[in-house]
Amino acid sequence: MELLEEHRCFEGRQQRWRHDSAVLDCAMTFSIFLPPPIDGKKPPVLYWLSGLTCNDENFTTKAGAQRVAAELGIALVMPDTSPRGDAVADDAQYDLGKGAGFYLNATEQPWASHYRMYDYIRDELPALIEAEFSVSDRRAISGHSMGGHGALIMALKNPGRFSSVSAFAPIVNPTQVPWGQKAFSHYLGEEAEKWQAWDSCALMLASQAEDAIPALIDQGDADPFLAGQLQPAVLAEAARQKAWPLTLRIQPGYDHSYYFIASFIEDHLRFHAEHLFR
Ligand SMILES: N[C@@H](CCC(=O)N[C@@H](CS)C(=O)NCC(=O)O)C(=O)O
Repeated sequence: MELLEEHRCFEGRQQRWRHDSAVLDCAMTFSIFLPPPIDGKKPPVLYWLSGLTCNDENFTTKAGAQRVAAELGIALVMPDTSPRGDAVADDAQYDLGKGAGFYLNATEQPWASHYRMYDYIRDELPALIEAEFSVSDRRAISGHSMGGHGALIMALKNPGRFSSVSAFAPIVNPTQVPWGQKAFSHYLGEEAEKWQAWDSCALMLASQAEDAIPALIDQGDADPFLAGQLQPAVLAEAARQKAWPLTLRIQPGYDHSYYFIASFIEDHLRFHAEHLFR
């Protein structure tokens, strides 16, 4: 691993690292915020998954999460959103290829050789974080838009792995909306039945009551993608049917940007802290 950047931040450390990912078969960069130690205890980790066009720096530099993470004693890990490098397949449009990995394992070429973000986020990255940094194995997960979809499927597909999950403006039903349908048809093929394993609404409806974990979703009602791409109420209804403890908050006047995330990230950190430190 190579340390690319380090900054003191709210008495903790904000770092940026490059490492070779065996799962993705390319070099990857992630950011991490390490809070100042509280009572000598190893901090739990909140994984943050970003949206389309992002890398590890969008949340790190725009969300303003470090002050409250330092106060609560939560480490933040910000991975990239896709494999990277000249050898990795790409597309000219922003919603496919680099910056648009959709947190799944692609089965179709030319994507299948590198696009395995699900395995990277689920296995390789936490193993690396827990081996290389002084953190505990208590984990929570959150994300925005495509990353909200990523956080929700990670939680739904891996009972017991995360103590809580949250999302900002998540793509909850990718099999039914243009962003998801485009990505899934390229990465997974045209057989729509195979897409269900990567759709949080389908996963929620198939979930077991004993696997439920606390979930919080914030959605701005001035988000231009709300009606066409996001529709969080569909997941809220599935959660109601399965008695999942999911809170959906509609925030008046807020859009899809990091200004929206910055406005509510403190609530999400305090929500995760309640369950991480239980
Ligand atoms: N129309 C936008 C769609 C992409 C977009 O809104 N990306 C969101 C996530 S879905 C984002 O976080 N962008 C980066 C940023 O705001 O820092 C574009 O073409 O860039």
